[in-house]
Amino acid sequence: MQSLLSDGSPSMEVDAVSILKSITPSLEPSKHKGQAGKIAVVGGCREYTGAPYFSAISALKTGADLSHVFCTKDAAPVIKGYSPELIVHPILEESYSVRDEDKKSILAKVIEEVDKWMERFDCVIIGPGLGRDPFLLDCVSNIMKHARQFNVPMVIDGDGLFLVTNSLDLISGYPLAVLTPNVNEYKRLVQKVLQCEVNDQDGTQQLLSLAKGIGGATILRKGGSDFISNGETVHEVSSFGSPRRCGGQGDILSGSVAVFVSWARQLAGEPSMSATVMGCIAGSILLRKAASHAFESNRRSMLTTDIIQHLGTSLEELCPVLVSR
Ligand SMILES: NC(=O)C1=CN([C@@H]2O[C@H](COP(=O)(O)OP(=O)(O)OC[C@H]3O[C@@H](n4cnc5c(N)ncnc54)[C@H](O)[C@@H]3O)[C@@H](O)[C@H]2O)[C@@H](O)CC1
Ligand SMILES: Nc1ncnc2c1ncn2[C@@H]1O[C@H](COP(=O)(O)OP(=O)(O)OP(=O)(O)O)[C@@H](O)[C@H]1O
Ligand SMILES: [Mg+2]
Repeated sequence: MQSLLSDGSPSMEVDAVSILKSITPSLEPSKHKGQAGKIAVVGGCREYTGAPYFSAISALKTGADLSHVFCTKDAAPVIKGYSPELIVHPILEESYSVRDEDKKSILAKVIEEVDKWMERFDCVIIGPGLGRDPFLLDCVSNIMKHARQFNVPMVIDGDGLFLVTNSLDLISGYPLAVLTPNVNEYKRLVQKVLQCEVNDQDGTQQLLSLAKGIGGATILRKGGSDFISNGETVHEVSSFGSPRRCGGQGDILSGSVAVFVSWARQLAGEPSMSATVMGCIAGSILLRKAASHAFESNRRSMLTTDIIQHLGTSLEELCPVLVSR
Protein backbone atom coordinates (compact mmCIF):
# COMPACT_ATOMS: atom_id res chain seq x y z
CA MET A 1 0.00 0.00 0.00
CA GLN A 2 1.25 3.48 -0.91
CA SER A 3 0.11 6.92 0.07
CA LEU A 4 0.54 10.41 -1.35
CA LEU A 5 0.22 13.82 0.26
CA SER A 6 -1.90 16.56 -1.25
CA ASP A 7 1.12 18.24 -2.89
CA GLY A 8 1.73 15.00 -4.76
CA SER A 9 4.81 13.96 -2.77
CA PRO A 10 5.00 10.44 -1.40
CA SER A 11 4.32 10.07 2.33
CA MET A 12 5.31 7.25 4.72
CA GLU A 13 3.92 4.01 3.40
CA VAL A 14 0.79 3.04 5.30
CA ASP A 15 0.22 -0.56 6.27
CA ALA A 16 -3.43 -1.57 5.75
CA VAL A 17 -3.14 -4.65 7.96
CA SER A 18 -1.75 -2.59 10.86
CA ILE A 19 -4.60 -0.12 10.48
CA LEU A 20 -7.16 -2.92 10.49
CA LYS A 21 -5.53 -4.39 13.61
CA SER A 22 -5.40 -1.04 15.37
CA ILE A 23 -9.14 -0.43 15.04
CA THR A 24 -10.51 -3.95 15.57
CA PRO A 25 -11.71 -4.18 19.20
CA SER A 26 -10.92 -7.13 21.47
CA LEU A 27 -13.71 -9.52 22.47
CA GLU A 28 -14.30 -9.22 26.20
CA PRO A 29 -16.88 -10.91 28.44
CA SER A 30 -17.64 -7.56 30.08
CA LYS A 31 -18.96 -6.08 26.83
CA HIS A 32 -22.66 -6.04 26.08
CA LYS A 33 -24.66 -6.49 22.90
CA GLY A 34 -24.33 -3.45 20.69
CA GLN A 35 -20.89 -2.30 21.76
CA ALA A 36 -19.26 -3.87 18.69
CA GLY A 37 -21.57 -1.89 16.43
CA LYS A 38 -25.16 -1.29 15.41
CA ILE A 39 -25.38 -0.77 11.67
CA ALA A 40 -28.34 0.12 9.44
CA VAL A 41 -28.73 -0.26 5.69
CA VAL A 42 -31.23 1.97 3.89
CA GLY A 43 -31.89 0.07 0.66
CA GLY A 44 -33.88 -2.71 -0.95
CA CYS A 45 -36.79 -2.23 -3.33
CA ARG A 46 -38.94 -4.30 -5.68
CA GLU A 47 -36.04 -4.82 -8.12
CA TYR A 48 -33.10 -5.31 -5.77
CA THR A 49 -33.15 -7.45 -2.65
CA GLY A 50 -29.66 -8.97 -2.90
CA ALA A 51 -27.65 -5.77 -2.43
CA PRO A 52 -29.09 -4.74 0.98
CA TYR A 53 -28.79 -8.32 2.20
CA PHE A 54 -25.11 -8.54 1.12
CA SER A 55 -24.33 -5.26 2.82
CA ALA A 56 -26.19 -5.97 6.07
CA ILE A 57 -24.96 -9.56 6.49
CA SER A 58 -21.37 -8.45 5.73
CA ALA A 59 -21.61 -5.93 8.56
CA LEU A 60 -22.54 -8.78 10.93
CA LYS A 61 -19.86 -11.10 9.55
CA THR A 62 -17.24 -8.37 9.96
CA GLY A 63 -18.18 -8.25 13.64
CA ALA A 64 -21.08 -5.85 14.24
CA ASP A 65 -23.61 -6.96 16.87
CA LEU A 66 -26.79 -5.78 15.16
CA SER A 67 -27.69 -5.09 11.56
CA HIS A 68 -30.93 -3.41 10.47
CA VAL A 69 -32.40 -2.96 6.98
CA PHE A 70 -34.88 -0.18 6.12
CA CYS A 71 -36.46 -1.14 2.80
CA THR A 72 -39.70 -1.05 0.80
CA LYS A 73 -42.68 -3.10 1.90
CA ASP A 74 -42.40 -5.59 -0.93
CA ALA A 75 -38.65 -6.14 -0.48
CA ALA A 76 -38.92 -6.84 3.25
CA PRO A 77 -40.31 -10.42 3.27
CA VAL A 78 -37.71 -11.45 0.70
CA ILE A 79 -34.81 -9.97 2.71
CA LYS A 80 -36.14 -11.47 5.95
CA GLY A 81 -36.33 -14.82 4.14
CA TYR A 82 -32.61 -14.73 3.34
CA SER A 83 -31.60 -14.45 6.97
CA PRO A 84 -33.12 -14.45 10.44
CA GLU A 85 -30.10 -12.45 11.66
CA LEU A 86 -31.28 -9.20 10.10
CA ILE A 87 -33.78 -6.78 11.63
CA VAL A 88 -35.92 -5.66 8.71
CA HIS A 89 -38.15 -2.56 8.72
CA PRO A 90 -40.63 -2.45 5.80
CA ILE A 91 -41.17 1.30 5.86
CA LEU A 92 -40.25 2.76 2.46
CA GLU A 93 -42.68 3.16 -0.45
CA GLU A 94 -42.21 3.68 -4.18
CA SER A 95 -44.33 6.10 -6.22
CA TYR A 96 -46.39 3.34 -7.86
CA SER A 97 -47.97 2.41 -4.52
CA VAL A 98 -48.61 5.95 -3.22
CA ARG A 99 -51.29 8.52 -4.14
CA ASP A 100 -50.00 12.09 -4.52
CA GLU A 101 -52.24 13.37 -1.72
CA ASP A 102 -50.77 10.76 0.70
CA LYS A 103 -47.09 11.52 0.05
CA LYS A 104 -46.69 14.10 2.81
CA SER A 105 -48.15 11.89 5.53
CA ILE A 106 -46.18 8.85 4.35
CA LEU A 107 -42.95 10.85 4.44
CA ALA A 108 -43.72 11.99 7.99
CA LYS A 109 -44.37 8.37 9.02
CA VAL A 110 -41.12 7.15 7.47
CA ILE A 111 -39.14 9.78 9.37
CA GLU A 112 -40.97 8.98 12.62
CA GLU A 113 -40.07 5.27 12.26
CA VAL A 114 -36.42 5.92 11.39
CA ASP A 115 -35.99 8.49 14.16
CA LYS A 116 -36.96 5.89 16.77
CA TRP A 117 -33.69 4.17 15.89
CA MET A 118 -31.34 6.73 14.38
CA GLU A 119 -29.59 7.85 17.57
CA ARG A 120 -28.62 4.25 18.37
CA PHE A 121 -26.86 3.55 15.07
CA ASP A 122 -23.08 3.68 14.85
CA CYS A 123 -23.19 3.95 11.07
CA VAL A 124 -25.87 4.05 8.37
CA ILE A 125 -25.30 2.69 4.86
CA ILE A 126 -27.35 4.54 2.27
CA GLY A 127 -28.10 3.04 -1.12
CA PRO A 128 -27.48 -0.69 -1.70
CA GLY A 129 -30.37 -1.78 -3.94
CA LEU A 130 -32.31 1.41 -3.23
CA GLY A 131 -33.50 2.00 -6.80
CA ARG A 132 -34.13 5.43 -8.27
CA ASP A 133 -37.81 6.09 -7.63
CA PRO A 134 -38.21 9.87 -7.04
CA PHE A 135 -40.57 9.61 -4.04
CA LEU A 136 -38.40 6.98 -2.37
CA LEU A 137 -35.28 9.10 -2.93
CA ASP A 138 -37.09 12.08 -1.44
CA CYS A 139 -37.77 10.05 1.73
CA VAL A 140 -34.13 8.92 1.83
CA SER A 141 -32.90 12.54 1.49
CA ASN A 142 -34.84 13.30 4.64
CA ILE A 143 -33.41 10.26 6.42
CA MET A 144 -29.91 11.50 5.53
CA LYS A 145 -30.66 14.94 6.96
CA HIS A 146 -31.71 13.30 10.23
CA ALA A 147 -28.60 11.08 10.31
CA ARG A 148 -26.52 14.25 9.93
CA GLN A 149 -28.37 15.97 12.77
CA PHE A 150 -27.53 13.01 15.02
CA ASN A 151 -23.87 12.98 13.82
CA VAL A 152 -24.19 9.41 12.57
CA PRO A 153 -21.55 8.42 9.99
CA MET A 154 -22.95 7.48 6.57
CA VAL A 155 -21.50 5.14 3.95
CA ILE A 156 -23.08 6.06 0.62
CA ASP A 157 -23.07 3.51 -2.18
CA GLY A 158 -25.05 2.37 -5.23
CA ASP A 159 -28.21 4.40 -5.80
CA GLY A 160 -27.35 6.50 -2.73
CA LEU A 161 -24.54 7.89 -4.91
CA PHE A 162 -27.04 8.61 -7.69
CA LEU A 163 -29.02 10.59 -5.09
CA VAL A 164 -26.11 12.59 -3.66
CA THR A 165 -24.57 13.30 -7.06
CA ASN A 166 -27.79 15.14 -7.88
CA SER A 167 -28.11 16.72 -4.39
CA LEU A 168 -24.56 17.39 -3.19
CA ASP A 169 -25.77 19.51 -0.28
CA LEU A 170 -26.84 16.26 1.46
CA ILE A 171 -23.19 15.44 2.17
CA SER A 172 -21.31 18.63 1.43
CA GLY A 173 -19.18 19.65 4.44
CA TYR A 174 -20.07 16.48 6.40
CA PRO A 175 -16.79 14.81 7.45
CA LEU A 176 -18.60 11.65 8.59
CA ALA A 177 -19.75 10.84 5.05
CA VAL A 178 -17.99 8.07 3.11
CA LEU A 179 -18.66 7.67 -0.62
CA THR A 180 -17.77 4.34 -2.25
CA PRO A 181 -18.17 4.89 -6.01
CA ASN A 182 -17.55 2.22 -8.67
CA VAL A 183 -16.32 3.25 -12.09
CA ASN A 184 -19.71 4.59 -13.32
CA GLU A 185 -20.55 6.28 -10.05
CA TYR A 186 -17.12 7.94 -9.90
CA LYS A 187 -17.49 9.23 -13.45
CA ARG A 188 -20.83 10.84 -12.61
CA LEU A 189 -19.39 12.44 -9.45
CA VAL A 190 -16.38 13.89 -11.31
CA GLN A 191 -18.63 15.27 -14.06
CA LYS A 192 -20.97 16.87 -11.55
CA VAL A 193 -18.47 18.26 -9.03
CA LEU A 194 -15.42 19.04 -11.18
CA GLN A 195 -17.27 19.52 -14.46
CA CYS A 196 -14.75 17.51 -16.45
CA GLU A 197 -14.06 13.91 -17.44
CA VAL A 198 -12.13 11.33 -15.38
CA ASN A 199 -8.40 11.74 -16.00
CA ASP A 200 -6.43 8.69 -14.96
CA GLN A 201 -3.08 10.31 -15.88
CA ASP A 202 -3.67 12.65 -12.96
CA GLY A 203 -5.91 10.36 -10.91
CA THR A 204 -4.47 11.19 -7.49
CA GLN A 205 -4.83 14.93 -7.92
CA GLN A 206 -8.33 14.57 -9.36
CA LEU A 207 -9.43 12.43 -6.42
CA LEU A 208 -8.04 15.03 -4.00
CA SER A 209 -9.87 17.80 -5.86
CA LEU A 210 -13.09 15.78 -5.83
CA ALA A 211 -12.92 15.14 -2.08
CA LYS A 212 -12.12 18.83 -1.48
CA GLY A 213 -14.89 19.88 -3.85
CA ILE A 214 -17.39 17.84 -1.86
CA GLY A 215 -16.14 19.46 1.31
CA GLY A 216 -14.34 16.90 3.43
CA ALA A 217 -16.27 13.69 2.77
CA THR A 218 -14.09 10.59 2.37
CA ILE A 219 -14.10 8.93 -1.04
CA LEU A 220 -13.18 5.31 -1.68
CA ARG A 221 -12.74 4.99 -5.44
CA LYS A 222 -13.18 1.28 -6.27
CA GLY A 223 -11.24 -0.45 -9.03
CA GLY A 224 -8.16 -2.55 -9.72
CA SER A 225 -6.67 -0.67 -6.78
CA ASP A 226 -8.88 1.10 -4.26
CA PHE A 227 -7.95 4.78 -3.74
CA ILE A 228 -9.06 6.54 -0.57
CA SER A 229 -9.03 10.30 0.07
CA ASN A 230 -10.58 12.90 2.33
CA GLY A 231 -9.01 15.77 0.40
CA GLU A 232 -5.75 15.77 2.37
CA THR A 233 -4.03 12.53 1.41
CA VAL A 234 -4.60 9.67 -1.03
CA HIS A 235 -4.06 6.09 0.11
CA GLU A 236 -3.98 3.11 -2.20
CA VAL A 237 -4.90 -0.48 -1.33
CA SER A 238 -3.64 -2.64 -4.16
CA SER A 239 -3.30 -6.15 -2.71
CA PHE A 240 -4.66 -8.79 -5.08
CA GLY A 241 -8.34 -9.69 -4.65
CA SER A 242 -10.16 -11.64 -7.31
CA PRO A 243 -10.30 -11.40 -11.10
CA ARG A 244 -14.03 -12.26 -11.00
CA ARG A 245 -16.28 -9.20 -11.19
CA CYS A 246 -19.64 -10.70 -10.20
CA GLY A 247 -22.17 -8.16 -8.87
CA GLY A 248 -22.43 -7.57 -5.15
CA GLN A 249 -18.77 -7.19 -4.14
CA GLY A 250 -19.21 -3.48 -3.59
CA ASP A 251 -22.14 -4.24 -1.29
CA ILE A 252 -19.90 -6.40 0.92
CA LEU A 253 -17.41 -3.54 1.02
CA SER A 254 -20.06 -1.03 2.18
CA GLY A 255 -21.06 -3.33 5.07
CA SER A 256 -17.54 -3.88 6.32
CA VAL A 257 -16.44 -0.25 5.86
CA ALA A 258 -19.42 0.80 8.01
CA VAL A 259 -18.28 -1.49 10.84
CA PHE A 260 -14.63 -0.43 10.66
CA VAL A 261 -15.59 3.26 10.62
CA SER A 262 -17.68 2.78 13.77
CA TRP A 263 -14.80 0.90 15.45
CA ALA A 264 -12.26 3.53 14.42
CA ARG A 265 -14.44 6.22 16.01
CA GLN A 266 -14.08 4.44 19.35
CA LEU A 267 -10.26 4.70 19.37
CA ALA A 268 -8.89 6.61 22.32
CA GLY A 269 -6.43 9.49 21.90
CA GLU A 270 -5.85 11.35 18.67
CA PRO A 271 -5.15 8.91 15.83
CA SER A 272 -3.10 10.29 12.95
CA MET A 273 -5.81 9.41 10.42
CA SER A 274 -9.53 10.12 10.42
CA ALA A 275 -11.90 7.30 11.40
CA THR A 276 -13.51 7.36 7.96
CA VAL A 277 -10.17 6.94 6.15
CA MET A 278 -9.07 4.13 8.49
CA GLY A 279 -12.44 2.40 8.05
CA CYS A 280 -12.12 2.49 4.26
CA ILE A 281 -8.57 1.10 4.32
CA ALA A 282 -9.57 -1.74 6.65
CA GLY A 283 -12.73 -2.59 4.67
CA SER A 284 -10.79 -2.64 1.42
CA ILE A 285 -8.04 -4.98 2.64
CA LEU A 286 -10.60 -7.34 4.23
CA LEU A 287 -12.72 -7.55 1.07
CA ARG A 288 -9.67 -8.22 -1.09
CA LYS A 289 -8.42 -10.96 1.24
CA ALA A 290 -11.84 -12.66 1.36
CA ALA A 291 -12.25 -12.36 -2.43
CA SER A 292 -8.85 -13.96 -3.03
CA HIS A 293 -9.76 -16.93 -0.79
CA ALA A 294 -13.19 -17.28 -2.40
CA PHE A 295 -11.60 -17.22 -5.86
CA GLU A 296 -9.04 -19.87 -4.88
CA SER A 297 -11.88 -22.20 -3.84
CA ASN A 298 -14.46 -21.44 -6.52
CA ARG A 299 -12.54 -20.04 -9.51
CA ARG A 300 -14.90 -19.02 -12.35
CA SER A 301 -18.04 -19.90 -10.38
CA MET A 302 -17.11 -17.60 -7.47
CA LEU A 303 -20.12 -15.56 -6.31
CA THR A 304 -20.64 -12.81 -3.78
CA THR A 305 -22.01 -15.30 -1.25
CA ASP A 306 -18.70 -17.22 -1.48
CA ILE A 307 -16.79 -14.06 -0.52
CA ILE A 308 -19.15 -13.48 2.42
CA GLN A 309 -18.38 -17.00 3.66
CA HIS A 310 -14.68 -16.11 3.74
CA LEU A 311 -15.02 -12.85 5.68
CA GLY A 312 -14.59 -14.56 9.07
CA THR A 313 -11.48 -16.58 8.23
CA SER A 314 -9.93 -13.64 6.40
CA LEU A 315 -10.46 -11.34 9.36
CA GLU A 316 -8.97 -14.01 11.63
CA GLU A 317 -5.87 -14.20 9.41
CA LEU A 318 -5.46 -10.43 9.38
CA CYS A 319 -6.25 -9.94 13.06
CA PRO A 320 -6.56 -13.08 15.20
CA VAL A 321 -9.15 -12.87 17.99
CA LEU A 322 -7.70 -12.33 21.45
CA VAL A 323 -10.31 -13.28 24.01
CA SER A 324 -9.54 -11.70 27.35
CA ARG A 325 -11.03 -13.49 30.38
N1 LIG B 1 -28.01 -8.63 -6.30
C1 LIG B 1 -28.36 -7.36 -6.21
O1 LIG B 1 -29.45 -6.99 -5.76
C2 LIG B 1 -27.39 -6.32 -6.65
C3 LIG B 1 -27.86 -5.02 -6.76
N2 LIG B 1 -27.05 -3.99 -7.04
C4 LIG B 1 -27.66 -2.66 -7.00
O2 LIG B 1 -27.96 -2.28 -8.33
C5 LIG B 1 -28.13 -0.88 -8.34
C6 LIG B 1 -27.33 -0.30 -9.50
O3 LIG B 1 -25.95 -0.53 -9.25
P1 LIG B 1 -24.89 -0.67 -10.43
O4 LIG B 1 -23.61 -0.98 -9.80
O5 LIG B 1 -25.37 -1.62 -11.48
O6 LIG B 1 -24.92 0.84 -10.94
P2 LIG B 1 -24.19 1.49 -12.16
O7 LIG B 1 -24.39 2.94 -12.04
O8 LIG B 1 -22.80 0.99 -12.24
O9 LIG B 1 -24.98 0.97 -13.41
C7 LIG B 1 -26.38 0.79 -13.40
C8 LIG B 1 -26.99 0.75 -14.76
O10 LIG B 1 -27.79 1.91 -14.82
C9 LIG B 1 -27.48 2.65 -15.94
N3 LIG B 1 -27.64 4.07 -15.58
C10 LIG B 1 -26.65 4.96 -15.44
N4 LIG B 1 -27.15 6.16 -15.15
C11 LIG B 1 -28.48 6.03 -15.08
C12 LIG B 1 -29.55 6.93 -14.81
N5 LIG B 1 -29.33 8.22 -14.59
N6 LIG B 1 -30.80 6.43 -14.77
C13 LIG B 1 -31.03 5.15 -15.03
N7 LIG B 1 -30.07 4.26 -15.32
C14 LIG B 1 -28.81 4.68 -15.35
C15 LIG B 1 -26.06 2.26 -16.29
O11 LIG B 1 -25.87 2.44 -17.68
C16 LIG B 1 -26.01 0.79 -15.88
O12 LIG B 1 -26.45 -0.06 -16.90
C17 LIG B 1 -27.65 -0.36 -6.98
O13 LIG B 1 -28.75 -0.14 -6.14
C18 LIG B 1 -26.84 -1.51 -6.48
O14 LIG B 1 -26.74 -1.50 -5.08
C19 LIG B 1 -25.61 -4.16 -7.23
O15 LIG B 1 -25.04 -3.84 -5.97
C20 LIG B 1 -25.25 -5.57 -7.66
C21 LIG B 1 -25.96 -6.65 -6.88
N1 LIG C 1 -10.47 -4.63 -11.71
C1 LIG C 1 -10.46 -5.01 -10.43
N2 LIG C 1 -9.50 -5.82 -9.95
C2 LIG C 1 -9.47 -6.22 -8.66
N3 LIG C 1 -10.38 -5.82 -7.76
C3 LIG C 1 -11.36 -5.02 -8.17
C4 LIG C 1 -11.46 -4.56 -9.53
N4 LIG C 1 -12.53 -3.76 -9.62
C5 LIG C 1 -13.09 -3.73 -8.38
N5 LIG C 1 -12.38 -4.49 -7.53
C6 LIG C 1 -12.66 -4.73 -6.10
O1 LIG C 1 -14.02 -5.09 -5.92
C7 LIG C 1 -14.63 -4.26 -4.97
C8 LIG C 1 -15.98 -3.87 -5.51
O2 LIG C 1 -15.79 -2.98 -6.58
P1 LIG C 1 -16.78 -2.90 -7.81
O3 LIG C 1 -16.22 -1.90 -8.75
O4 LIG C 1 -17.09 -4.28 -8.31
O5 LIG C 1 -18.04 -2.30 -7.04
P2 LIG C 1 -19.56 -2.22 -7.49
O6 LIG C 1 -19.68 -2.10 -8.98
O7 LIG C 1 -20.16 -1.15 -6.69
O8 LIG C 1 -20.12 -3.61 -6.99
P3 LIG C 1 -21.65 -4.04 -6.82
O9 LIG C 1 -21.87 -5.06 -7.88
O10 LIG C 1 -21.73 -4.57 -5.44
O11 LIG C 1 -22.48 -2.81 -7.00
C9 LIG C 1 -13.70 -3.06 -4.76
O12 LIG C 1 -13.49 -2.78 -3.42
C10 LIG C 1 -12.40 -3.51 -5.33
O13 LIG C 1 -11.54 -3.84 -4.24
MG1 LIG D 1 -22.24 -0.95 -6.29
